[in-house]
This record gives sequence, structure tokens and C-alpha cells, in this order.
Amino acid sequence: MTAKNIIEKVWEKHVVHREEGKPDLLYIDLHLIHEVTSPQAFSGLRQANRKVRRPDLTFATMDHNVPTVNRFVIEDPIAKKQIETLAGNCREFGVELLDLNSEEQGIVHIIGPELGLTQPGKTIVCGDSHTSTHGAFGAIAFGIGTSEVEHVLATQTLWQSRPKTLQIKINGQKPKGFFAKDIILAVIQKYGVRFGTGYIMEFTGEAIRSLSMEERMTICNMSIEAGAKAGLISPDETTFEYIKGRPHAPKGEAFDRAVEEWKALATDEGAAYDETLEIDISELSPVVTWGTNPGMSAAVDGKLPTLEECSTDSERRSVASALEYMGLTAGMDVTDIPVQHVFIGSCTNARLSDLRDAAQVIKGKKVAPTVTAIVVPGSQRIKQLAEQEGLAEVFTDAGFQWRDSGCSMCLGMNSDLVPEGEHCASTSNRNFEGRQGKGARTHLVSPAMAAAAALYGHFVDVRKLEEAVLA
Ligand SMILES: CC(C)[C@H](C(=O)O)[C@@H](O)C(=O)O
Ligand code: SF4
Repeated sequence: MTAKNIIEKVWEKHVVHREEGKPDLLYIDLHLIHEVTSPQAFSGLRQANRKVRRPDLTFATMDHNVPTVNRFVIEDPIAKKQIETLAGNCREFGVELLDLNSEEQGIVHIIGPELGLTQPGKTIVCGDSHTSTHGAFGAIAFGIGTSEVEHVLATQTLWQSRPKTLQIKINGQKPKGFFAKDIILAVIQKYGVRFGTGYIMEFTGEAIRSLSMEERMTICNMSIEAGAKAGLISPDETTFEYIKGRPHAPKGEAFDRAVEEWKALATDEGAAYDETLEIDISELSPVVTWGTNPGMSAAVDGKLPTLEECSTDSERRSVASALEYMGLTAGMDVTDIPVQHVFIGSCTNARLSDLRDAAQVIKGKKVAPTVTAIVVPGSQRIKQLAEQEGLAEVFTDAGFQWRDSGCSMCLGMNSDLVPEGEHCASTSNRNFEGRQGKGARTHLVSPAMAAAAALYGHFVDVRKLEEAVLA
């Protein structure tokens, strides 16, 4: 038998129809839904007088525009309409919905894994680009458009051209103060925001094997920021251990059988890919983005680029325009970038381990008087667990606001906005112009780096905070 990678294995298992010169028709195992990209899809079904084919494989949550304080008072009329529409659609079509009253509500990409819905070998789609997060379990998971959402609702299948395969080998181990977020930011810094276009990528290497599921999710979450269709990681004992006992996980003997199947999906020794890239992380410093895409970043102990360093005219133009939007000077020290807002949240970095990483840095200290800092747990369950273990208190004692779960400041679709011209150290995944509000200036960092910036009102090298006990 020829050695195969996991991408080929999972894809082949899901092809229900293949015809020369056409995309494959893929079976979809799990369809996740949220309030922003589903309304038209349900309208389409209604018009065509169709049902949801597999309501049991469809799960909905509300996350993008839910308020994170006073969650039942939704002031924005568009947000209110979307939330009410989702609730109505789920009732009408028999889809399970985790609404604002639910203890399990949260960001769609956080709750899938948390509830055990996300499992190795599944095809998972959602009308949302960061669906790649679920790839951390060895699933093929990707974002789809609203018309595709309708197609999946109606048929539980999707037409897809088979992407090429790309291996990203992460060599070495994470150094002190360097987190999963830094790994993916470093990869995108090295290879740019387009290298993944047309590929599904698998992250491999010794560093990946020693990461927790939470850390693997952070990495796969941002594979889309490299342009990839999806990102994934072959499952192993860490994966199975995470899934075991979760509400939707197989139980008892069924779980043991599932583990055997899941093991067989992992990439075979010697399997080939269309392309392989590598990075060694063992000597890298924590990363801070200074520009307007996730590839425009620098080491925290480094400097911003100068225009002279740019190798092409187009690079020079994009660096100049990013610096202007960000209100920063070419060649300045990263630690001189001011920070007025800190956002710890989003589907990239709002899991319990992320909150722990941030809490370790701020414990017993105070947020700088010039900084507004918020923590938005990725789900209500995470919020509850963090309260039980005393993390919420660590944050509020330090001067952070402790919120209800939702996408929040990750994107300007709700009332959590960064004011024009101000800088935000954010644990989210996108730093495009206007992402956190009109004229807002976003810097993507790890939770520990965001927490450290909250204490000082500018970026600091988290490795130098000697009191912080670092991973
Ligand atoms: C609103 C939604 C469609 C969007 C996405 O697709 O990713 C959002 O989640 C984002 O992160 O920009
Ligand atoms: S947290 Fe941000 S990136 Fe994730 S789904 Fe919500 S808006 Fe998109």
C-alpha cells in the first residue's frame, strides 16, 4: 500500500460522486451555523420548500454580534434581527441552537471541540472562514459561503475541487515566552499571507506533537490567514484524550473503536505532499504584528522595517501604507508601540489555557491607567470554569473587565469597538484596516504578550517580566 497523508485519506472517504473535469461531491459530517451567514440560506430553503436534510448533523450558536455585557439587551437593530432570525429558523427547521440562555453558548469554533462534536476524520463546514480551527483534530474543516450553506442544509453534501496538499514542518521546541500564537504568526511572517492558496496544509514536526489541543487549535485557526483552504494536524493520544468524555463523543466501546479508526487516519510514514515548507522555532522571539495583515510582524525585541529594506516597489508601497494607517514610524522599536486597549478573546485565543497564560502574567499587578482591557471567554462554559478556578478574580483585581462570551472585539460587528486611531493588543487573528472598528489599529499577539502590554501601556517582552512564571 502506498503511504498516504491524512488529507488524502479523509477526502477520499467523503467523495460520494466523482466525474472527470468536475469538482468532487463531498459528504459533510458536521455543519455549524451562526447568525451572520445563515439567514439567506434558510430563506432559500423556505422558498424552495425544502427541509434541512440532517438536522442531527447541524448545530447552531449565536456569537458574532451578541453583547458581552448585558447580553439580553441587543441595541443594534441588525444584530437583533440576525439573532432573532437564527432562533426562528432553528425552531422552524428543527436545528439545535445554543442561544443566549444556554450555558453552552460560545464562539462556534470554540464550542464544536468543547462539546465533542469536532472529531478526527470528519468533514466540517460552517459559513465562516475560521472553521479551519477544527482541523486541529484531524478533520477537514473549512469555511463556506452562504449559497453553499444552503446547499449543505438541503443535501448534506458540497461540491469541492480537491485542493493540493502542503506540509508545514515545525522544527525545534517552543522557547520560553513563545506560544502557539507565535508559531503561526512566525510561519506567516516567513512565508506570507498567500502561500497556502489552493492547499490544505498539515502541520507536522516535533513541536506540533508536544502541543495541547488548545494550542493546536490556535495554529489551525490561523491557517486561513496564510490563504489555505484548511489546516489540520494528524490525531494522536493528545487528541483522543481531549475528546474522551465530552457530551457528543462516542462512549464506552464505541469510543475505543473510534480511536482505532482515528489512529488509522494519521499521515503514514513517508507519505508525500505536493509541497513541503519548514521553520525552526527554537530560537525565535515572541511576535507582534505592526501592520495591516497578519504577515506584517516583527519580533518583540526587534524593530519595524524601514522602506530601504523593502526589496520591491510594491512591498515598499504596502509597508508605507500600513505604517501610515497604524500611525507608526519605520524602524522604530516594537516595544515603543503604544497600547491603549487590550482584548483577550476570539476563537484563536479564548480557551481556558489562554486565560491561564494571560492570568499568570498579570497576577497581583495592575493594568496601566491609560489602558482599557477586556477578557471575553470563548464560551460560557470557559467563563464558568475560569470563575471556579479564580482566574476571573485575577483579571478583575488587575483592572480587566470580565465579560460574557462572543466574538466581541475580534471584529467590529457588535458594540465592543476600538476607537479610531487607538492601538489594541489583541489575541485575535485579523488586523485588517477597520477590523476592530473604523480607524482602529490592531496588533496580533499571544495572550501572555497582550496581558503584559496591559500592564505597561506599550508592548513589552514577556520574557523579561521576571515575576511571570512562563510556560
Ligand atoms: C462574519 C464571518 C462571515 C467572518 C468569517 O467568515 O470569518 C468572521 O467570522 C471573521 O472572522 O471575519
Ligand atoms: S472570534 Fe473572530 S475570527 Fe472567530 S469567528 Fe468570531 S469574528 Fe470570526
